[in-house]
Amino acid sequence: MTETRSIGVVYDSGYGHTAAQARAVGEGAGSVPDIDVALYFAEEVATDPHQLDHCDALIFGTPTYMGSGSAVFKAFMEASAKIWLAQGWKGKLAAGFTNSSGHSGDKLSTLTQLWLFAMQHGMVWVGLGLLDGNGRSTGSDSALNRLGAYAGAMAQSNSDQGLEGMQDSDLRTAAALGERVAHHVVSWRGGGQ
Ligand SMILES: Cc1cc2nc3c(=O)[nH]c(=O)nc-3n(C[C@H](O)[C@H](O)[C@H](O)COP(=O)(O)O)c2cc1C
Repeated sequence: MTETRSIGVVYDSGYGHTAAQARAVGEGAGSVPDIDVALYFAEEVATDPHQLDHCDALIFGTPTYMGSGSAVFKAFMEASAKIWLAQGWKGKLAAGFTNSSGHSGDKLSTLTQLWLFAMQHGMVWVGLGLLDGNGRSTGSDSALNRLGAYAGAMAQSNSDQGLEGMQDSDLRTAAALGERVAHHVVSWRGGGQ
């Protein structure tokens, strides 16, 4: 009998774009058999981060605000300090995603912040695993990983538009990250190590 594995997608979103990215991550993860996925709003789960203790993998997502994760997401990070002290999430898989209006927008800074957070917790980071989709003459904006990230999934959304300002390719890239983490968590036996 195959054991069901749990993935938690913990995200913030001030205006809904990163929430759409989070849903895509969750759909990708949930497309893998024997994976149970739940989305957690960072502000809510910050009141009791132990709600995430049962997860085998955590995928962190935040909009890029002023070149880093949002203040709400940072509050969640700090709320996890007691778990950090006990290394309660050590050995879980981790991954990250971010969205902003700039094509760069300094999103790498945010992914680096999420990676470092996971490292402090002793987690094991899963990158995107996709080559740059738009860095050659054969590439396009509709390609997976059109923004060329490796550390996690990036999305760009126009600041004067709602969800219609998001690129389908960015949402498919987010789904690919969720799916990758799910495939890894099925065989991951590193819990507590
Ligand atoms: C306070 C604030 C700071 C922002 N800083 C950046 C930034 O550093 N880089 C960038 O590309 N976009 C920046 N933006 C634009 C947002 O990243 C963009 O609108 C994004 O879609 C918001 O995601 P959300 O809808 O999930 O909140 C900023 C927006 C706000 C409100």
